[in-house]
Order: sequence, then C-alpha cells, then structure tokens
Amino acid sequence: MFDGLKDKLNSFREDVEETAEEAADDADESADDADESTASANAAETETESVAVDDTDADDSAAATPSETDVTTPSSDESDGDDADDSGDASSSGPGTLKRAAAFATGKVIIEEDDLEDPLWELEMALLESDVEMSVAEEILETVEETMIGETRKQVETTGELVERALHDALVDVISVGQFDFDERIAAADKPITIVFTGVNGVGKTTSIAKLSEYLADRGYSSVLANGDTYRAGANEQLQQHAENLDRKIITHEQGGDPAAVIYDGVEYAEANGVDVVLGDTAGRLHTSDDLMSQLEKIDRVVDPDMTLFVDEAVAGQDAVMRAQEFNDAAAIDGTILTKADVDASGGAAISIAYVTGKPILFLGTGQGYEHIEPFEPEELVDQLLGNDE
Ligand SMILES: Nc1nc2c(ncn2[C@@H]2O[C@H](COP(=O)(O)OP(=O)(O)OP(=O)(O)O)[C@@H](O)[C@H]2O)c(=O)[nH]1
Repeated sequence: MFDGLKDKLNSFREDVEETAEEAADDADESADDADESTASANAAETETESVAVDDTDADDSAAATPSETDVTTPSSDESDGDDADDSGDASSSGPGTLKRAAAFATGKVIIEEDDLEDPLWELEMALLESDVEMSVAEEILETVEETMIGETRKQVETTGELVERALHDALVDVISVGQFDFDERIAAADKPITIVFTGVNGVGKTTSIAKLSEYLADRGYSSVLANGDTYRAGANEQLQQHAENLDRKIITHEQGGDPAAVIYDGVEYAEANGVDVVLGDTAGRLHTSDDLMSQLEKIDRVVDPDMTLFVDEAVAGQDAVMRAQEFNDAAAIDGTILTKADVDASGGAAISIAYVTGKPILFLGTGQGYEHIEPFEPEELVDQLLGNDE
C-alpha cells in the first residue's frame, strides 16, 4: 500500500542527510583552515570565537544566551559571522561555517536553508507526482521547512531523525484534519442512525456499504440496506446479492423511483423493527450531473441523514480529491471511505482528501472481501509511509 510514495519520502530523507553532511564536512575542513589562521589573529578575536565553539564557555553564558543557540544558529548571529570574517579565510565557505564545524565536532549537523533548497524541490516534485493535491503539497513543504530550520537546530538530533520528525509532523497535520472516532459517534447517536453513501459508479461504493454493514455487525449493531440508486439498471440486484450474502434486510423500489423515498422507507423499517443503522446507497452518476446533485440535496432534505460518507477509490488520485470537493459541495459529507488502498502505490488521495474537504478519511478499503475495511488511523499511515512499522 502506497509504496511509491513511501520510496519518495525515503529519498527525501537521504537527500537531506547527504546534503547536510557534505555541508558539515566542508565546514569541518574550513574550520581546520580557520584554526590555522586564527593562531596568527589577535587574541581578542580568538577569545570571541571560542565562545561560539567551546561548550564550557557556552554553558557559562547560558543565562544570557542559550548555549545551543550559540553553537547551532550562527547565521542568526551577525557578530559571529563577522568575527569569522575578521579572523581570516574561514568565512569563505559562508558565515555559518565555524558554527557548523563546531556542531559537527559534537555529533550534530546544522540544517540551513540552502541545504534544503534542492531536497525540498525534489520533495515537492515527488508529492505532485504521487498525486498529492497542490495546496496539500505546499502545506507539507512549509511545515517540513519550518520544523527543520526553526528551533530544532538547537536540538541534539541526527539529520535523519530531524527529517523524519519534520515529515511525520507535516503529514499527520494534513492527514488528520477533522478526525473523529466513528465507533464512538455510532455508539453515542440515537438509533436508528442513517448513513448515506455518495460517490461515482464503480469505485466500490456498494461493496463498501456491505463491508460497513459487516463492520457494524462485528460491533453489535444491526443494519438494513436501502438502495437509493434507482437510476442504474442492475443496482438493486447488486445490493441484493450483498444482502443475501450477509443475511441483511434490503429495501428497494422500482428502477426510476425516488431515491429519497427508498431511504425514507429504510428509516421507517429500522424504526419499526429496532434496527440500529440504515445504510443508504445513492446513484453514482457523474459528479458534474446537476440532476444527481439535486437528488442528493433532496435526500438531505427528506431523510436528514446522520452521516453522509463519500466513497472513492485511492487509485483515482487527484480525480478522487476533486470529486470529494464537488460531492461535499452538493451534500456536505462527514467523511470519506477510500477504497482500493491495497492496490494504490501513489497515496496522493489518502494524503489530500481530508485537508481539501476539511472532513476526515474514516475507512480504507483494503481488498474485495467483506472483512477488508480498516478504520483510518493517520499516525499508523504516516508510520507506515516513513517505514517505522517494520
Ligand atoms: N482491491 C479492491 N477492490 C475493491 C475494493 N472495494 C471494492 N472493490 C472492487 O471494486 C469493484 C467495484 O465495486 P462496486 O462496489 O461494485 O462499486 P460501486 O461503486 O458500487 O459501483 P457501481 O456498482 O457500478 O455503482 C468490485 O469488483 C469490488 O470488488 C477494495 O477496497 N480493494
């Protein structure tokens, strides 16, 4: 699952590590040169420099200027750069050189904006190639950059750990937008609960309804299926097949009937028979169809569902993200079920949908069996993408 994206994130980590360590090596060499030239420089300047690189002195001055800041944030301290200039050729590799060397000597590597420029560009390309939506990619890059160039420079952390933390935080931020606990919501709601499913044809909507019915049964909730897809020939039979397989009650009307009326009947049936959840399918015509959208609005008005779940397939990438937005505009969604995650390498839709719609991904479809539905856990997904689950 999402292997392509995983590889790309890993390349970013390697890029930054390589660039930062090359820079630190350069700094180390320049510092050696500086040591030689410093020997012939005047004593006052030598003393000033030693504050920046000497841990003991830095600790002593911690009350006024935190030692880590002294050691690791040279470019923010103009006077240190100037001192390096004054003391000889050490400045030829940039104002932060001596500080980088000092940090390197203590096992730290300082990340500077220049080091990140190329890797960040590569990361942006990688995210866009993975079908991550543009605004989401920008948000991720911004967070990664802020994390890496901000206060973290003060911390004792290897470059790899720093990159990982930056990526982890950036991804969790965008992926976990709007997250709520589906099981808790179901447990707390008055019964019957009506859940309506929207989305285009062929993405796994009907299968997802059946999977969710089974998921609910595993947690002790009964459900009735209502086929509001009165548009497509064969839709009744398709849902009927699932209902038979799972031994569930199904409510259907003739083809061409009013979808809102079918789901309404489902609710009445549930009320009369003590069924906990009504799962209502809808026609999956193109999201550009005004007719479909007005149908969804009517269902919203007539049935007033407790939850509207948008279903799309992970493999559709940016198309899925765009459709999520459009369906959300027509009938506000509460969350998404992203199907076929098991066959998606890019991960772009999984990364983008919550951020773009403001509504969480609640479940991933991970196969064709009824048991192949998993609650979506942002932290778990990010760990998996960063290879921490192995
Ligand atoms: N690999 C995989 N296949 C899935 C998943 N979910 C659904 N499918 C398959 O996708 C195909 C389409 O699923 P349906 O449930 O028929 O799709 P639908 O959105 O209801 O489409 P229509 O019935 O045409 O409206 C079926 O072959 C499903 O078995 C999933 O999570 N992973």
